[in-house]
Amino acid sequence: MAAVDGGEVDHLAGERATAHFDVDAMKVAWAGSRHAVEVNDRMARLVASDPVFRKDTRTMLSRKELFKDTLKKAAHAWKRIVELRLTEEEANLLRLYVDQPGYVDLHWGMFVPAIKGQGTEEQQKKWVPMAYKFQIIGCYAQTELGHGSNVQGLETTATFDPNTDEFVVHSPTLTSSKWWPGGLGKASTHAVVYARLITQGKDYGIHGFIVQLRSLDDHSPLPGITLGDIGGKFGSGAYNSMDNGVLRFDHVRIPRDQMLMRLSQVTREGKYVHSDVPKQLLYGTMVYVRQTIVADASKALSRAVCIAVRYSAIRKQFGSQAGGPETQVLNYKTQQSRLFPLLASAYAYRFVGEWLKWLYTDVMQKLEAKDYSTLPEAHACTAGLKSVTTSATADAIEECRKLCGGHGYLNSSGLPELFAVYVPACTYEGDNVVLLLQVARFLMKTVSQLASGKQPVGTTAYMGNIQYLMQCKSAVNTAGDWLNPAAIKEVFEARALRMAVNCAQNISKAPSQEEGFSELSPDLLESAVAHVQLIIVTKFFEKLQQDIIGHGVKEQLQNLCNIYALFLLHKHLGDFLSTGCITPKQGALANEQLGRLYAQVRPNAVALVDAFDYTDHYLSSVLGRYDGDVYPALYAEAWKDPLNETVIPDGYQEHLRPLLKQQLKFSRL
Ligand SMILES: CCCCCCCCCCCCCCCCCCCCC/C=C/C(=O)SCCNC(=O)CCNC(=O)[C@H](O)C(C)(C)COP(=O)(O)OP(=O)(O)OC[C@H]1O[C@@H](n2cnc3c(N)ncnc32)[C@H](O)[C@@H]1OP(=O)(O)O
Ligand SMILES: Cc1cc2nc3c(=O)[nH]c(=O)nc-3n(C[C@H](O)[C@H](O)[C@H](O)COP(=O)(O)OP(=O)(O)OC[C@H]3O[C@@H](n4cnc5c(N)ncnc54)[C@H](O)[C@@H]3O)c2cc1C
Repeated sequence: MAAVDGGEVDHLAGERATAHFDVDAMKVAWAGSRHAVEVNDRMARLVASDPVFRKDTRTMLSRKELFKDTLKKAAHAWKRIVELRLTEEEANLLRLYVDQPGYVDLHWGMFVPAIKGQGTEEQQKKWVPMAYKFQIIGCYAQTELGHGSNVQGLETTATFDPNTDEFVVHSPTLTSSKWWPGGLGKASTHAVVYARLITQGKDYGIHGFIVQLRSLDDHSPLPGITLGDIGGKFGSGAYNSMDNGVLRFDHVRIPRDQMLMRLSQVTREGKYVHSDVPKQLLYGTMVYVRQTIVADASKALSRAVCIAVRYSAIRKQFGSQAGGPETQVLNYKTQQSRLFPLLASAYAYRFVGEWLKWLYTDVMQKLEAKDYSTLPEAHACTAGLKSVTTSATADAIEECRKLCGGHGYLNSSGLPELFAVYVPACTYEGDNVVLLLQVARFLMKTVSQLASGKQPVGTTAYMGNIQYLMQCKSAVNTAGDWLNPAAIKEVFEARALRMAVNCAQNISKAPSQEEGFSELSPDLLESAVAHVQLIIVTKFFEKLQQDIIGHGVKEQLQNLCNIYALFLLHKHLGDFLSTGCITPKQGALANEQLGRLYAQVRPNAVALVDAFDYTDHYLSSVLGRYDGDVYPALYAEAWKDPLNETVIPDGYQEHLRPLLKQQLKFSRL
């Protein structure tokens, strides 16, 4: 089904006619199943057809108007969810297509998962039903003014008082103020607060506590609690719909049973007891969210690419001979070499996100059975993939803006707001550099265990092939040889392993492991990126092994997979050359093959973005309209700006007229 919201003429029909594959079948490959296509489509249309979910004037609203609009949309969404008895899958998609960050994200995305992951069964029974009915609204209050990345450095205290069987939650310094939690500023009634647990005079480090913040009667802050919003953020609209907040405690008392006690407990007498589970499970909510952020990266990236591809097919510049038509900018090789790798990345992230969801579910099942062996790999994969996909997506959205020329800079292109709302993903849920260093730590540990004969498993299994990978030389001889998945995988594995081993060897020369790690950290980052890129390439190849149905679909995905891999090879040529994985000649052949692949994608480009199945409402871009009728839409959009409400601007009488009528002159004139 086409995703037009109302257009009459299809200006992109010619582009759609050149596609060599079945777009409906590609929609299934993209969404994961026919069922997923159907539900996505239904929820997207439900949102697009509801006037409450309009967002075309969002960037023109004041902060207060925007926040109120968010409250309205969230309440209306919930009403529709209940009225229509939507399933959890449908409700999540409804939230996606409403497309406005708000307190519900933290309530469902972090508060509820934190209680489910770290609360005892009894605690879950008490709190989860209230949260599910929205009798309480919760947020995730971890970060402080002075401490974000370093969770162990948090300062808020929760001191057990055995006399009253309570914890006293306190912010001892300005820097211990909770700072950033979404939904905290104005909406939440409760929070999961991370604080240092102190009992019997001893500090047991960071633990989670459920704390009520606001009255359930009139929403005013409870005694001892100072609350507010931390202020406007980057861009118009965008993340300003979220009430990221500040919170201070002045000796606030909570019952002992509001400490989340699945991982460790404090007894009535104040004795600290730790269960036999790894203490890292305290970070479980972050692992869960990092995994969802990877899936979201493909959404944001595909959205930007959809806008840029459609507009590039409409936009014409130069090339006209004797008054003939100008050239579609999509035909320029430079435009293709900038845009098609991003299109390929969107598909790559979609499939690796799918795989990561599987990995996460698998690890959770193992944890239930008290098998904690895959936890380090789950941490490394979620941290690494979150980092690589969000950084690349943020850069790609900005590149798409440039690919749309001047019009890409207009709010009505949808790209500035998309960038502004997306870019904090590089920071929240773990700064990308900090997370990549966690991956590097995991890699260094794996390399060090190779010597003892321990066989690495999962995504590091390739390291077990160390004898071969450290000395192999690519056999690629022609550009076409780069279409062989084995040839690509081999050089990506060799590059990742050699970079990791080089780092490990250099660290071992340092006075201490810690000093070596710190000194080598820029190289370690690159090593972690190489490992994560290998995972993404491998999972794309594995996807191609699955049963992919529909005329021409597999061929298109093969092209995109090769583009993704060879584009990375070209971009990181220095890594592949300096580690001796390929020769300069082989690098040049990869680039030659890349050019051929771009030519194959060109006639399919518009259809490949149609397969994302986005409505015009979701894209919210005059440049990315399904019907391609860009110019009338751009023209009409300009007149909606509040500045055009009057012909003569406000301020003319006070400031422009006196200036124009002034008698004062520059003395030199
Ligand atoms: C019926 C229902 C209907 C529902 C309808 C509703 C409709 C609406 C639905 C809406 C749903 C929306 C969902 C949206 C999703 C959410 C949106 C997201 C919005 C984002 C908001 C942002 C939130 C935040 O930012 S929260 C704060 C995040 N903070 C961080 O990430 C901090 C980063 N820092 C750290 O994680 C740590 O400090 C770290 C890891 C850097 C260092 O920790 P450390 O303790 O100092 O550890 P270290 O010494 O380095 O390592 C020790 C050891 O531990 C291992 N380790 C570390 N972390 C983990 C981990 N997470 N898991 C496992 N293991 C870990 C580490 O590897 C070391 O191991 P060894 O080397 O073996 O010792
Ligand atoms: C939009 C948004 C929403 C958020 N929502 C929430 C929320 O709901 N709940 C919540 O608790 N928090 C939230 N946060 C906070 C967020 O999790 C933190 O900002 C994030 O974890 C980064 O921490 P930081 O701000 O301390 O950065 P810092 O750690 O201060 O980073 C500053 C710089 O130092 C570098 N750096 C830091 N440590 C190292 C190191 N060890 N080695 C090398 N370089 C390093 C970083 O790479 C970065 O360049 C949110 C943040 C944003 C922007």
